[in-house]
Formats: sequence, structure tokens, C-alpha cells
Amino acid sequence: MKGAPIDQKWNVPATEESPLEGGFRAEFEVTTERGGPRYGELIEEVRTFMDKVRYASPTPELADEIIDDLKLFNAKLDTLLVDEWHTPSGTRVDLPSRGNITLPPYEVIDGGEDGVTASVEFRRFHLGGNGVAHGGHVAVVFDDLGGMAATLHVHGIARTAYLTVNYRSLTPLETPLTMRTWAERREGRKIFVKGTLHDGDRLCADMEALFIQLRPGQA
Ligand SMILES: CCCCCCCC(=O)SCCNC(=O)CCNC(=O)[C@H](O)C(C)(C)COP(=O)(O)OP(=O)(O)OC[C@H]1O[C@@H](n2cnc3c(N)ncnc32)[C@H](O)[C@@H]1OP(=O)(O)O
Repeated sequence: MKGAPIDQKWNVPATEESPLEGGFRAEFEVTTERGGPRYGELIEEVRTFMDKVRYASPTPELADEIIDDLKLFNAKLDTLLVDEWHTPSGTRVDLPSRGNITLPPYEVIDGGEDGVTASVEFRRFHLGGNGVAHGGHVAVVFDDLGGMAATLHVHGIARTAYLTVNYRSLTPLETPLTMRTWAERREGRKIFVKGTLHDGDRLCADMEALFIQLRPGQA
């Protein structure tokens, strides 16, 4: 298991008739083929590049060179852009964070109705200051894995209404951390979710969130 539990509801082939829920498709095709066998490696190289950009102080000449190279890469990708339902970034459940380049990399260890446990590693790119993670990046992972816990709990799409993070101690970079998220209780469409982030036994942060299960067809 890497980016999501693969045996859950979303592992259903999409059809033209698949209902839309809040702009999400309730059912969409999950394939580990899209992007090819080296897609994870591609994402990893881009992450490494972002890590280096965060800390590099390039000469003007090197900046010129890299800009030219990046323009070539962007032009190559321009020829292959697809909609969000057909991009591997976000649906490659065999990859960390489902192959979603915008999320800090996590690997789901266990996930189901009772909650989600994942190993998360903030990269150098996620630096806030003083060598530790930016609080916003911590909140992003809580939102994604909290949303996953809500979704698995109700077997339906849920959207964040609010999310409160308490930063209890510093969150290190380049260290495997454990995040747990679970639905504490449910009142109709309201799913109250809690979460923790630990570095070993040390609590780095915890969160409380409300997710609302979307009605069929809700935009
Ligand atoms: C597996 C991958 C997971 C990825 C997860 C990623 C999750 C995300 O980031 S989603 C993006 C961020 N969130 C958003 O953009 C949400 C924007 N807001 C909305 O779309 C809507 O306000 C939405 C859907 C949350 C609620 O609207 P709607 O469905 O009409 O519900 P509504 O009837 O207003 O409220 C339902 C109940 O929730 C309560 N409620 C709604 N919002 C809040 C809130 N912010 N605080 C407290 N209570 C709230 C209402 O009071 C109501 O309670 P009750 O039934 O007891 O009267």
C-alpha cells in the first residue's frame, strides 16, 4: 500500500454516466498504468529538483541555463495535458500521495472505516524556517488524510468545512513521521475527524476537522 488503500470504493471504473459530486466523480478509474512504469521516478526527480531550488543560490548564468532547460520541459508537457480525471497525478494509488506532486509524500500503512495511518516525510522543499516544516504543509497533509478518513468512513465524497491544527512541537524535515486520522463521530452528513502527527513518541501536531459528505450531484 502506498498512496491509498486500493481495495476501497474509488477503485471502480468510471463511465460516462458516473455521477458528479461536487465536481468530484463519485467513481473514477484508478489505474496504476497511467504515466507509465517510471511515473513515480519522474515525480521523485521533480521533488528533488524542488528541494534543491529551495536551498540553491544559483549564479545568473546558471539561472539562465536552467530557465532554458525548464522551458523545454514545459513545452514537452504542453503537448500532453489532460483533464484532472485522466492525469496520473492523484490517482496512482501505487505511489506515495497517489502520485500527487502537490502533496508532501506519504505512504498509507493502513486505511479503512476506522481511520488511516500513514508515514509522512516532509522534504527540504517544505521548509518553513529554522530547519523545520512549514505549518501550512502540515495542514495540507492533515486535510488530505483527514479527507481520506472521512471518505472511507462514509463511503462517499466529503469536503472540508473547517480544519484546525494545533502545532504542539516542531515538525522535522527528512524524517519519517506517523500521521493518524479517524472519524470521531458522524451526525448525518457531518463527519467530525481528528488527527495526530508524531515523530516517534513526540506529538508534533494534532487536528480537528469537519468534513461534509456531499449530496449526489452537489456542486
Ligand atoms: C482521498 C482524498 C481526500 C482529499 C480531501 C481534500 C479535501 C479538501 O480540501 S476540500 C476543499 C476545501 N473545502 C472547500 O472548498 C469547501 C467549501 N465549502 C463548501 O463547499 C460548502 O460550504 C460545504 C460543502 C462544506 C457545506 O455546504 P452544504 O453541503 O450546503 O452544507 P450546509 O447545509 O451548509 O451544512 C451542513 C451542516 O454542516 C454545518 N456546517 C457547514 N459548514 C460548517 C462550518 N464551516 N463550521 C461548522 N459547521 C458547518 C452546517 O451548519 C450544517 O449543520 P446542520 O445540518 O446541523 O444544520
